[in-house]
Amino acid sequence: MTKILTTDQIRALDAYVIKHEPIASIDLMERASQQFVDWLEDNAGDAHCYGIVCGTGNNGGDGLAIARLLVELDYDVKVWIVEGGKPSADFEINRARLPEKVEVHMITGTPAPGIFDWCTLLVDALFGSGLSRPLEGIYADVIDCINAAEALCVAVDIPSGLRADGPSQGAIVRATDTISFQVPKLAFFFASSARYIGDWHTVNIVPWNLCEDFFEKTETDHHVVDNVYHLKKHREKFSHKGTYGHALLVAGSYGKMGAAILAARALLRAGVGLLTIHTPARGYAILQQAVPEAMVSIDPLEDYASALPSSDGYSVIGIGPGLGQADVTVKMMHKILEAYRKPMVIDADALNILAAHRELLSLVPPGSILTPHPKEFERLAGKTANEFERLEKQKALARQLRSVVVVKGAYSSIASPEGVVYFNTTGNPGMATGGTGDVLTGILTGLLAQSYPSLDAAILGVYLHGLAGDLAAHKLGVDSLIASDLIRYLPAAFRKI
Ligand SMILES: NC(=O)C1=CN([C@@H]2O[C@H](COP(=O)(O)OP(=O)(O)OC[C@H]3O[C@@H](n4cnc5c(N)ncnc54)[C@H](O)[C@@H]3O)[C@@H](O)[C@H]2O)[C@@H](O)CC1
Ligand SMILES: [K+]
Repeated sequence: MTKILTTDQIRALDAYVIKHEPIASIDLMERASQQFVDWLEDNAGDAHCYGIVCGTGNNGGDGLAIARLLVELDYDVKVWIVEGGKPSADFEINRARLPEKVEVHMITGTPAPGIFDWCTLLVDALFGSGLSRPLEGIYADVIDCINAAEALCVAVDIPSGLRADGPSQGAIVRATDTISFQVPKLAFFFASSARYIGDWHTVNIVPWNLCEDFFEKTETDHHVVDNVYHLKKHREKFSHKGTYGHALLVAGSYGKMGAAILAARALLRAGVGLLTIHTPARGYAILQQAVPEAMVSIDPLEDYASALPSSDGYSVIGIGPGLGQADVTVKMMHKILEAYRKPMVIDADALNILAAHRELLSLVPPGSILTPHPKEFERLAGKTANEFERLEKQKALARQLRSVVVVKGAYSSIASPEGVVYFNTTGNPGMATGGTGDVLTGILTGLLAQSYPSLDAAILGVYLHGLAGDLAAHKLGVDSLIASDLIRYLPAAFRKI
């Protein structure tokens, strides 16, 4: 897992490296700039006309070093420096190191439209992590010109104007790519930042042993899930179906049997020992045919689930996909929550029932996993002004319920009962289609049935779900991906980790 550091922590990391490697700050800047240029060469080497737009802090210092390194590689380079603020010492050093032949333009007033027309690639080195207030005036004008230019734009460390740790206001550069030094920033994981960041990449500038030392000493609530193989359990030679748990899936209603099928199939592919599906009577023949590996418990009602014979004997209950919110179903859910004390996976309509009948929230068994999408989360926890605020509410809900709360999205966030958040990195836009959430419920229920601790199940399950999507997209493309494809590629995802 990679830790996501705050701006202050990143500054402390830089200071730690400068002291303990040891390395002079100008040399660390050189290393960062070299890494940036290496990335450009590998990914945008055919751009040729590079425009470097610099502020006068250390982000601008990076920009000047990048300009010099590109000139040494024989690219055509022009530099623009926006005047204002006291130049940093390392900016001054790199200003002096810039070869005389490089054209340097000082921007002292509103720039002329089309100022960057010459460039095929702009490097945004106006402001980095030192941003302390919204950008306005001449900076906003320059950013308007950058955003209006046809050139690609690669941001140094973070798009200028974007705050790393909180909501942003004012002018912000819209980059095609962002090269972040060492660690990603919290803002990178939010949909509202995507139009500024483009694709983000990290480059290492800290020796790994120093990075490990620093990470060990540094507390953070935010982590990136970059691999999960250490979480995966192995199947023992002398195990039997009882070893892997008996899951109960409560799903399906009139017109929504497909959700039950998707969740059930995913649940089986996640390795559960036994599966029983409780479903309205009308679903009996459908489920027996579509999921022959599962047993079916039939509700007395034709179209809605209303009464579960007993929840005893099941290792886990997954509830919600296609369930509907009929009054009889609400009553059934109340009874299940009163009787069942082992962890549950709660999704879709079961979450909507919780949101509409808030007295049920206190009955959620500790260690459960809730999987709302942002709209369902809003119904549960209330409206928020931005994603930073939503993240805090997510942590608070997880603490309150002593459960894991997964808010689904491009980077699904997984909040532990202690309020620590893990951002998932697998998955793709092909998965933005009906039924993929039902598949996730199935996977998570299947993992909990096998006695994975709830947080491990959530991290592993969300990762596998996205990985199955990525493997499917690799073969099929993103445009016509459907939820069933995720189930088809789940075995390959398991193999891959
Ligand atoms: N040794 C280090 O600490 C390293 C720093 N690096 C670079 O340094 C950057 C951070 O540099 P700095 O801390 O100098 O910060 P910036 O270069 O982001 O900002 C510089 C100055 O801008 C001023 N400022 C902030 N918001 C403003 C606003 N809205 N309007 C006008 N002025 C404003 C601040 O007073 C600050 O002193 C990183 O993002 C990274 O690019 C890299 O070179 C890697 C090593
Ligand atoms: K920048």
